[in-house]
Amino acid sequence: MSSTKDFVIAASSAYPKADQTFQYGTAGFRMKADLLPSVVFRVGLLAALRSRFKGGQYVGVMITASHNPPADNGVKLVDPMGEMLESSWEAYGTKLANAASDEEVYEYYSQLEKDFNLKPDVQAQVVVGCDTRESSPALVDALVAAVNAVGVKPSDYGIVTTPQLHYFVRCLNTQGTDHAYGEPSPEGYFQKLSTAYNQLMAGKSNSPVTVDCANGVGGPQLRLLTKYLNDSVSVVITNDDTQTFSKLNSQCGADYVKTNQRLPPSTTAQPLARYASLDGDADRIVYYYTDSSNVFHLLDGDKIATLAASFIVDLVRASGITDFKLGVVQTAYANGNSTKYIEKLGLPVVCTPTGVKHLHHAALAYDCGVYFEANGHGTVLFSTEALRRISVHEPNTPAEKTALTSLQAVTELINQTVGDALSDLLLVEVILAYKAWSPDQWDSCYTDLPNKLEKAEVADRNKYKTTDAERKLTEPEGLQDQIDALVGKYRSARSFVRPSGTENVVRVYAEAATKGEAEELAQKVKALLK
Ligand SMILES: CC(=O)N[C@H]1[C@@H](OP(=O)(O)O)O[C@H](CO)[C@@H](O)[C@@H]1O
Ligand SMILES: [Mg+2]
Repeated sequence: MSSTKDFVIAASSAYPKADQTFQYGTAGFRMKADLLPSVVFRVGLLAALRSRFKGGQYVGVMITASHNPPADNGVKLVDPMGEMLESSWEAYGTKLANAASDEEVYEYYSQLEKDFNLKPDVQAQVVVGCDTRESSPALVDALVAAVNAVGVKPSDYGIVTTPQLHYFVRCLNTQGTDHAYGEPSPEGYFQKLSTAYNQLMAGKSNSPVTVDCANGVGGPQLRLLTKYLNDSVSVVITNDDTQTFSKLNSQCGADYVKTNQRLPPSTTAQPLARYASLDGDADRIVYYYTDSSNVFHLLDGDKIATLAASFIVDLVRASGITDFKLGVVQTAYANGNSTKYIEKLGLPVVCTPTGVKHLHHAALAYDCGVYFEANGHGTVLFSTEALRRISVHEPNTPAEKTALTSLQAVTELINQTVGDALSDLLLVEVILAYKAWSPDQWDSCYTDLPNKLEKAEVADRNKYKTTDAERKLTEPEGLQDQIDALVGKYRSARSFVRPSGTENVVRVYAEAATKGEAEELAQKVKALLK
């Protein structure tokens, strides 16, 4: 009779490893899709181990390369409550992915079984989802082959957004408990979001919003979602061709708009109308508009964070709830003026290293933690205790009752597992309708400092070491002093350099009083890296 060992080795041999070193980074493994089959196979084994380690709870596997080009793909694990994989396990993923032979793959797998004392009677449960890329179905097959080899039948959600998969995982693991998150199905997801949205928007309306879906999975999913929404806002969907694979993230999408700070070329913007762009797996969203002089204005993750934070603080106060701690979490890429604005609102604001897991973790310290990366990836977390207080709070006046009902709906509208472009879209639409704000009114809360993000190819990005939430370099020695000297020459300037966690590059960020100065500073700092 064949053993697990035989099964794993035989199955693994169908997915030979490319001659390459792999690393589980900020977004899992991400690279050219043709290098990935062996990696995904091995991630499947890791997912099964992780599930057993978690007592047989469901663990998710998402196959996507988000905003990256069509030829790329990637894979990452989702932990039981819908969070990113716990950091300490990333190294096991890296080691499995780099095992030199099929035998070594099995040896390391069984080593982890022993190290974590995983009992054979705890059955693993794995769910998988993927984005719309041409390479995705074959990678799902590799994942299924791995999980099957260790005797597990995974559930395949097919083509879904990354945040949907996070939502499903949390729903599956909380079913039947007092903190059940929802129905673990696309239908359940749409129901949950739309019920909250329709309640919040009852009697309200706003002008149409146009959503560029990056020709990715957000398009079809948003189309489905809109069927559940009342007609308070008409959602116009663009760039939703998922059949022409080469169009994914090409000249459109959140990353294009944020990086280039311009409209997708396919968009002819009506002045003061609202536009939004999602990224390829719909976990990021940015808004933008053109003013009456046709000048483009970006409303990025920082603007969404400040909008959400001020709205929620107002609702909490208006509900009569006191001693409620709301904080905002940002990264070094947050615009300096957004940070000042949050401080002026009297709210605590903290800075963490790049990568959602860091922000998410820091946001858990508050009753309500609002976290966003400037590029539009973020969400709002309510602590269990905060949710309990909101649910038992007794309003003293009809006005308090109204605010409290809205606050409760907001907690349902937000996908609290991870940043979710569709949920964030609905949240922004609700807030703008409540405030009766046009995009320029929203924009006028504070003025972004002009900024520039550059990337530099370097021989070895691992030579760059940072401290202070990545805002300062400790290595290579002396480089930070040179950066500081340059920054000192510009007005309202700030600049930092950090190694990317997802690409083999070093990123350079600069902001200054004028666009010209920000761009010049970025170029000069970049030149230091040569
Ligand atoms: C400047 C920037 O946008 N960095 C992105 C990018 O990380 P890097 O470590 O900078 O490559 O990809 C991450 C994963 O998607 C995302 O969390 C992060 O915000
Ligand atoms: Mg993404």
